[in-house]
Amino acid sequence: MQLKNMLEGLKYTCSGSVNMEITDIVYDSRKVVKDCVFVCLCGSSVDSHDFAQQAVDAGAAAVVAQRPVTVRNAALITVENTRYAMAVMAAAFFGHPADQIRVVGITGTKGKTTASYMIRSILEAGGIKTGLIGTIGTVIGDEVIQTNNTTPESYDVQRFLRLMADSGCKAAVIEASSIGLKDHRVSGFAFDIGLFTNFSPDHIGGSEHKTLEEYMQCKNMLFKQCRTGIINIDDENYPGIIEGHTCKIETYGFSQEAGLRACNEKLISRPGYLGVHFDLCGQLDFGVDVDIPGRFSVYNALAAVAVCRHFDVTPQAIAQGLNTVKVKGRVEPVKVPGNYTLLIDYAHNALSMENILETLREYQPNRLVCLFGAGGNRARSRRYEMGEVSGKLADLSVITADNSRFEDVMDIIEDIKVGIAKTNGKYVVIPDRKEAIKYCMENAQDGDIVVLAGKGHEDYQEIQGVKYHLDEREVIADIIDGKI
Ligand SMILES: CC(=O)N[C@H]1[C@@H](OP(=O)(O)OP(=O)(O)OC[C@H]2O[C@@H](n3ccc(=O)[nH]c3=O)[C@H](O)[C@@H]2O)O[C@H](CO)[C@@H](O)[C@@H]1O[C@H](C)C(=O)N[C@@H](C)C(=O)N[C@H](CCC(=O)O)C(=O)O
Ligand SMILES: Nc1ncnc2c1ncn2[C@@H]1O[C@H](COP(=O)(O)OP(=O)(O)OP(=O)(O)O)[C@@H](O)[C@H]1O
Repeated sequence: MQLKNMLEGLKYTCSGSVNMEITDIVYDSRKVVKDCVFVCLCGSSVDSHDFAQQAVDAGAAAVVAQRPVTVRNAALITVENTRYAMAVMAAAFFGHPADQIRVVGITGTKGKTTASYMIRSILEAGGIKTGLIGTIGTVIGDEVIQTNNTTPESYDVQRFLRLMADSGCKAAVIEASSIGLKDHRVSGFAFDIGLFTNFSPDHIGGSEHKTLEEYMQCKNMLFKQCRTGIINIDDENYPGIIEGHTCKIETYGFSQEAGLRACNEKLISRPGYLGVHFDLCGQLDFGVDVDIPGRFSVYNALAAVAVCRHFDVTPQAIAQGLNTVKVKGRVEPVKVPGNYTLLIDYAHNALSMENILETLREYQPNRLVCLFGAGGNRARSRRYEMGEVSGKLADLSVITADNSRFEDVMDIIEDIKVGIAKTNGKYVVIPDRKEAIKYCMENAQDGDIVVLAGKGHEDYQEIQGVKYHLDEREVIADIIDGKI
């Protein structure tokens, strides 16, 4: 593709010619291919403007920069923001795939992954092939492509949308994380629908957001970039989320003011099964069962229905989609011998943990046991809060390791204990996660609900920069088989 065509719609200055054929867009100097354009990005640890000449020497024909750099033997394009520029260029390079499929973006502190799977489940039940980009990876048909980030870099977002369009998808659902929005990973196109699930303090500190205000402002960006915004009106933060919106707004929630409402919520519990039933009221009027327990499942389901009613799907498809949805590691039941329930869940902050524990308590277990740890090199406040929540809401907390990253697991556990000490909660400390799971299974009593919180879909544990394989489903099977 001609470089000048890629730059259409962008403000830039250029030294050298933009009349040249470009083979690819590359944002990592180690992956340069001949005659590509290299985009310099300021990352958390590296500013790749420093690699501009190296990229040219390796074959790049042009460089896009946002600060002065000197390059020899290549065109130099200077823009205000290279991340935004890359998004616009990638959309053009991949032939504007978002014009060919309807794209739904989801933002919110919790529920993005679950709601995205629910939307896909409903649309596919209605015969609409739907792609997904999110925390669990990118899903196109039966293929799951692993990605590092909830919202990948814009180049990858556009590449995946192109693959989706070419493989017959008519819709795509993208989890638009606040960092993803801030870093322009989903810039360069308009979403058909933007969905807001909920907002609470998270992702503040470390290499994430500087302040709560910044976190909110980033979520707010989605509603300046979609045609219809669908909002959880029960969340008191929604005015800040839609401030300055440019889209049409619709609402959902339990509140009477919501356009699409949930009513007559009922918990469903059978041996080995926890779910929920509710009736849709307002814009739609029929009952649905959701195969994932609790009130937050009602919110996620309601959000999904509020989106899907904009597609050509029947009430039967909506009911079937919600009744069969499975989300890996989101309140996921694992079959075990014995009369207790074992669940794997991704709850890794206080809000999710509070939600999951309160939800499970409503199912009246004999004991509620919560196994969890906390991530290293992330906001420390999370650990105190998680400790306090589990201490308050679980009958027994089993404190263990999560992704310690570059921190000592015992330091993280000490922080968790500070939180738990504010409560009367009983706890045990077992730093080895496999041993901790074994302890939970060996000591489970009839009627207990045991939740393994934190790892969810992940199949690894990150310690000192190394990702060791750890899939909790396999660990459970090995414990049952006596291998652990
Ligand atoms: C802290 C952070 O934002 N890290 C992201 C960053 O990685 P990095 O820090 O390693 O980047 P860097 O090393 O500073 O490099 C900057 C640039 O220089 C380039 N480079 C680097 C070295 C070199 O020799 N040559 C070169 O060109 C890199 O390719 C990159 O483009 O850029 C990578 C590639 O795009 C991301 O995968 C990575 O996300 C990490 C995994 C991460 O944890 N990100 C978090 C903050 C995040 O984005 N989270 C949200 C989810 C939040 C939520 O749940 O709501 C997400 O969407 O995933
Ligand atoms: N609507 C909700 N409100 C509060 N908690 C929720 C909600 N939906 C799910 N949760 C809890 O949060 C966990 C993560 O859910 P999910 O993966 O759907 O959210 P997410 O927004 O994608 O999260 P993350 O950004 O952490 O990946 C679930 O396992 C569940 O415990």
